[in-house]
Amino acid sequence: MFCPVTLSLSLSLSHTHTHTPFTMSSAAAAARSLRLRALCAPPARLVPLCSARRKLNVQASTAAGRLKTIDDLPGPSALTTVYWLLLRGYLPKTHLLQGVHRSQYGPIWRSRVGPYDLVNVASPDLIAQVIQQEGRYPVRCELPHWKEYRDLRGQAYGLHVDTGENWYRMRSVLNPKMLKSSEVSSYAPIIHQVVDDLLQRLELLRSRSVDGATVPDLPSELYKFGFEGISSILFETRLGCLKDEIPHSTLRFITAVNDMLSLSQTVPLLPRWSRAILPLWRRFVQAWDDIYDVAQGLVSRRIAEIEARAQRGEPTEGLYLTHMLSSDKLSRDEVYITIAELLLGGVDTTSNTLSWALYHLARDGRVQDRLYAEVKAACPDRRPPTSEDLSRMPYLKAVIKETLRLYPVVPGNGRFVSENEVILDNYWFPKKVRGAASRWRSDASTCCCSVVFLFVFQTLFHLCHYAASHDQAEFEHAERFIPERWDRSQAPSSRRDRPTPGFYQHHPYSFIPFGVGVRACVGKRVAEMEMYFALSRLMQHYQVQPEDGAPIVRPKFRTLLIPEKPINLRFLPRA
Ligand code: HEM
Repeated sequence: MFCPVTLSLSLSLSHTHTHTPFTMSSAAAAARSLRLRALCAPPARLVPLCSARRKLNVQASTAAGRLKTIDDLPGPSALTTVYWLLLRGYLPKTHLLQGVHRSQYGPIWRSRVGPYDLVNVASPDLIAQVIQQEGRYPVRCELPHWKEYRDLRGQAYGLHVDTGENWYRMRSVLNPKMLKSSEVSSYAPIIHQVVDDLLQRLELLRSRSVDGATVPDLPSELYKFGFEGISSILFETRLGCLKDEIPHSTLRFITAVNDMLSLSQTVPLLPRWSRAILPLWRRFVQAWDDIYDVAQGLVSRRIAEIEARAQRGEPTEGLYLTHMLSSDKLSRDEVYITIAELLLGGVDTTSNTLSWALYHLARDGRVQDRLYAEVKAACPDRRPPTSEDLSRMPYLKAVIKETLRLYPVVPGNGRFVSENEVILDNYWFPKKVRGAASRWRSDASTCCCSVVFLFVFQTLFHLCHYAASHDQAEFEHAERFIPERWDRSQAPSSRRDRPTPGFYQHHPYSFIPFGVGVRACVGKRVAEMEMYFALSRLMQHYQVQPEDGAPIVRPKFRTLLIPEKPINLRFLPRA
């Protein structure tokens, strides 16, 4: 879920072209535009074939009757982007730049940022068109620095880095245990134990606060909840992250993840020679070593327990890790890296979403009262909800959806489309092309020379789903927190057969916080269950309020969309 496309928009200000379609010298860069035009001009027969195959509403309407190419796209120059990021201050809020550029250039534009040459798409219809053409084994983005680290240590690539059939094989092991509702429901008891710990932890923090009610820096507490939640599922055991004394390995992991994520923004932009001078690459490697070490340690500990049980003749069936280990489709190395990546993907995401949800509930008594009433009716006497109870809590789900609409933790996604040509509206993008091209240079005398370049060209699409989910045309009062918009039972259309576009209805691709298609988030169901259980039980026990004079908190982009400042909330016990 870490999308360097979005990362790059915030930090790639100057860099050699490690990632551009062509691997070539700077002299060659000058000739790029010309060659691209030649490369991209679609053969006339391709157009009807592609459009028929994909059943897309493609209109080839350029004057010449040909589709346009990447070079015809509008968009900011590299310098203009620097201006927006640095002088206009959009560096920590690149998610907002999506909307700014969409209003300047329309729903599709090109931007060249550092090493990236992007085709940005910011309307639900265009996003849908990219996804429909993404091919059998979609690639989000290349993560060359992650890959380099894995090569350095001889590790397996893992979900984020791997592609093609290898990636597909890993997903085929994980999907059934992660995305099937019946399987995910079996994690309910252990998640409830983790929520019990969270409630105890909040009680402790309240009792320590000056006013006996405030929990300072809620996101960092929810981070521990997220870590404990996902590890309890993966390792089928409790780590104790919500205790006062956090295990050393947990602290090490948390620090390493923070380092790795922030260094992931800069490391790919630095030339290799700088590694001898700057410590950043070394720190990046160290951070990954720590993440891997912790994951490997936890897995090994669990394996030893399982083996001991087997020797005693006790049953060994477990939830997640046991399933992965018993599958003969994954090597031990792949298990280690998969566990590391699931831990990595499963912590900040749920914790930040929960923080934002509580932030809004605290500020909107009406929404909080309605949510509490729903939870109380479905689960009287503070009974912890079961998975079945959740189906009677549409407003709870609406609150989470509305939170993810306003604050999609991953505000932009990427797709390298390399298997097929792609057609978006009137534009044609070639499939991955490897080859050589030559440029002729002639001088005043008659002698000429040919320079041959090797290149690989593939189009990197940046799916601007922050802009899509904040689009006023799709979501009326788009900047306001209105969970009711997800309540279809309230939709006028369902009563009077008169749809209200923009409020109760929206394009399905205008809201894709978990991504979409076969490469979409593998942790979606687990994340939803954790958030539903935690939020409903917090409502059963507490009324949340902002501190007196609490400031408005806005999101900032730091690899993920996170609160720009700590969120402190008052938790008042319900009678
Ligand atoms: C609010 C919670 C979460 C959000 C909003 C979220 C969002 C995303 C997004 C947008 C993607 C990219 C999907 C795509 O390319 O189409 C993704 C991928 C991924 N997520 Fe999540 N995620 C969440 C929770 C989790 C959890 C709990 C886990 C672990 C259990 C997890 C693990 C992953 C992994 C491993 C991938 C990469 C999948 C692949 O490339 O095959 N995520 N997530």
